[in-house]
Amino acid sequence: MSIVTVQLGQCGNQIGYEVFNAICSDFHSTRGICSKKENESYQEACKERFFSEEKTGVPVARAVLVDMEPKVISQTLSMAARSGHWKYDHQSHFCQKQGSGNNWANGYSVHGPRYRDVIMNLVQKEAEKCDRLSGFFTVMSMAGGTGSGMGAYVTQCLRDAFPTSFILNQVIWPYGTGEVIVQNYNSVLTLSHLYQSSDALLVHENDAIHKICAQLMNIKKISFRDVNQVIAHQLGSVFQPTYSSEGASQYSRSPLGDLMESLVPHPELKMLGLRNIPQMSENSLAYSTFTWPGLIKHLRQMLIAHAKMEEGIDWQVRPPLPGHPVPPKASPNQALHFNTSVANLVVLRGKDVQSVDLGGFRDPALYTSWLNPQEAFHIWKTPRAFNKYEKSASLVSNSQFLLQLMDNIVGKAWNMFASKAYVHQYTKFGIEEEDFLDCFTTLEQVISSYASL
Ligand SMILES: Nc1nc2c(ncn2[C@@H]2O[C@H](COP(=O)(O)OP(=O)(O)OP(=O)(O)O)[C@@H](O)[C@H]2O)c(=O)[nH]1
Repeated sequence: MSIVTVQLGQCGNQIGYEVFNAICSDFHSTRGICSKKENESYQEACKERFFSEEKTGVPVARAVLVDMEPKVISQTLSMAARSGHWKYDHQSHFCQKQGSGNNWANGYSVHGPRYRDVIMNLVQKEAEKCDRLSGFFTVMSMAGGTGSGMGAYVTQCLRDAFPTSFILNQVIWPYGTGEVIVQNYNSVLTLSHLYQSSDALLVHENDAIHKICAQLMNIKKISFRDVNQVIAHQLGSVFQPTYSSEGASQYSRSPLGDLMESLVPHPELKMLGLRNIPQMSENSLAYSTFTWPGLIKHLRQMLIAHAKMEEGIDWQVRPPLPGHPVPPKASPNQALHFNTSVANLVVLRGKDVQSVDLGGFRDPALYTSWLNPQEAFHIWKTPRAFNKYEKSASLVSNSQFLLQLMDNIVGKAWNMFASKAYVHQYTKFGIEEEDFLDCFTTLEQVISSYASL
């Protein structure tokens, strides 16, 4: 089954490009370390998922590119074409002359409805190219105008036009030290709107990825390109083909469906985070060896101690012991100690995946009490290595990981709203104070659901 990617705004287009690039470079990777037959069925599944075939033989990304200004889209199209390995369909993009000026309301209430038909036509055409459509993967920032405002609007349109397809939104959490004064408003509006129409939100924080670039990749002057490559690597490590059940003889046909089934047991809880291990520069990789028990031990501790990377993990954090009093429920504004999960999915790739012991992730103490741990934990695997990593593991988790950040952003936005700062810029484009209040209520509810796990 295929996935149609919808890239929105500067951020969404720049990341979308890196995702296809990472997938394509993994496709051609010669370090697959598996049988020829295995490699061929992996490549076959990858192609069906992300690319359609052109007469020339160059794979064409199953994607629609949307922005309100032309610069990033034209750069993105030409970078892909220059790669020689894959390209975008040059009919499958839409842009105008001027962006949304970081105004969410402008993207959502003006540009969205105005260009709805033309954008949805492009999406429809892309969907029709798929023999079987698994769903949509939208990529956008949370804090801008076009990507986030229009992205929220387009997601609603996707939900209306394709009621039975899955929608996964990849959203980029802005840097904490604000780039734009209204980023907290935009973020609150984006999250609360997506919560109504998306099946799940997969969140990457710019601050966390920036740290990975500095500390694990040893990059000195970090650009968006570096950050985006790490995000793309993480996404590829989950969405490239895998066997999604024990003894399966075929690569999973419905990646988005399987993901939702594994990780979203309740519509109120659909915030997903992603961690991976190992992650390092190519130079260091050449001198490193890894064991599965070591990788899995780190990944589990990253989960429970709420660490975004393998460096600096707090090893003191432990799950509550059975029979001991349950620690007080996390308060969203308290430093989070033990990170309780709703559901986890571990994706293993490479050498000896069959022998990996993941018993530590089945521990009922990791999960909220109303879920059966057997149903809360899933494993996807393939003996095909990912990119240059002989062994690698990724973890997608639905847990309390965003609780504090969400509470923070909602609190800051609320303080600004209470003094009516900048609200007129939104009402000017049809987002009223009532709409803000509804969004605050939606997110307070989400925060409270995660806090009470
Ligand atoms: N990781 C990452 N974040 C980005 C990138 N470009 C922008 N951002 C983040 O996205 C937010 C701004 O959104 P943009 O995508 O630039 O804006 P836009 O959606 O095009 O909206 P307008 O400029 O208002 O039309 C900020 O939080 C930036 O940190 C990128 O290439 N990678």
